[in-house]
Amino acid sequence: MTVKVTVTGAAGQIGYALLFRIASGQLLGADTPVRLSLLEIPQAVKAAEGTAMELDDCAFPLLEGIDISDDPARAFDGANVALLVGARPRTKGMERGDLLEANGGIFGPQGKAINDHAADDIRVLVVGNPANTNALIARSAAPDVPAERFTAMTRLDHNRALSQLAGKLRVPVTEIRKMTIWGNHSATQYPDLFHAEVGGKIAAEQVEEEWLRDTFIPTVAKRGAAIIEARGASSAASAANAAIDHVHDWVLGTPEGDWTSAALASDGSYGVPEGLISSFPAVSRNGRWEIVQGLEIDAFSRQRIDASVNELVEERDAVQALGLI
Ligand SMILES: NC(=O)C1=CN([C@@H]2O[C@H](COP(=O)(O)OP(=O)(O)OC[C@H]3O[C@@H](n4cnc5c(N)ncnc54)[C@H](O)[C@@H]3O)[C@@H](O)[C@H]2O)C=CC1
Ligand SMILES: O=C([O-])CC(=O)C(=O)O
Repeated sequence: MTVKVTVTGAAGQIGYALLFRIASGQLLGADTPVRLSLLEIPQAVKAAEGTAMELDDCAFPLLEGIDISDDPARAFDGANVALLVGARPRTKGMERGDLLEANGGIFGPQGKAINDHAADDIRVLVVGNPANTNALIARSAAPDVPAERFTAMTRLDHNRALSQLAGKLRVPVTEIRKMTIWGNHSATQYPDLFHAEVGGKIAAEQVEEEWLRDTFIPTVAKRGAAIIEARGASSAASAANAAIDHVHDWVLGTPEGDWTSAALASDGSYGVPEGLISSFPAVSRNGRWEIVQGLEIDAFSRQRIDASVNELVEERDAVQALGLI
């Protein structure tokens, strides 16, 4: 059956890196035809049309059609997968509250359109920043959609952590299992090496404590800023790659004996307040994310998880005060 995938911010840089991979079958597998629905703001519809022309020019066997719209109700109509990429970036002089409010104006109406028009099996991944809180806003505008269907992306952070650790230990990334990013997709996130395994042994025991604390954690947490500094633009192809990984694993399942990281609605696990969209170790079984249970959290990790979760609580309280949730 054809799967309808709606991508917002389709004319942006992540959109450009994402759409061709979806159309080629990398999101849902080589047996699943897709129909793309591109949502943009009116000024960027023409650019989205240009991207659609290029998609046509690839003659992808799995691509059944492309719709382009500036109307969320149309763009999400019958959507099975929604990748919410378009967001209001933070600009000079903008306070955090202004940013949350501007994004509330985007993710509230999109959540409502998903509620009213998407297919019953809709799965939502929020990429646009601040991703966790934007996902919270969209979810609260969609009371008829199960809360578990709204997720936010920390898979890029997860992949960054894999790569940094592999480089340090000079092992292929395939040697690493059970990496976890906890908390917010922000500089407070906590990449956890106390449960990660390399060659079957705990990663934290294979690296120096100083490296873990003073190099690994800040490098992963601040990698987005380092890319902006080097490239003059934020991560795009790697963000698109992570979005593909997240949805692919959600729909098709995570490999046995491993887990990944995804920002999911908390059920209270690990002391994260219920309902917050926070990153956890997660597996997907039968098309549903499950938070990995029963991990022991030591004082070092507890402090860092709490710091990131507290930031999420502050963001939630701020959008609540603005009447956005
Ligand atoms: N969660 C993560 O790991 C990452 C998140 N990001 C975030 O992803 C977002 C997109 O990044 P880029 O593609 O580089 O930005 P971009 O600025 O190149 O593209 C954003 C696009 O969204 C569109 N847009 C704005 N408001 C919209 C609306 N209401 N409806 C539909 N489209 C709308 C714009 O017209 C633009 O074409 C940013 O918020 C960025 O911070 C980026 C990298 C990683
Ligand atoms: O700050 C940004 O826009 C980019 C970002 O989220 C990341 O690269 O992790």
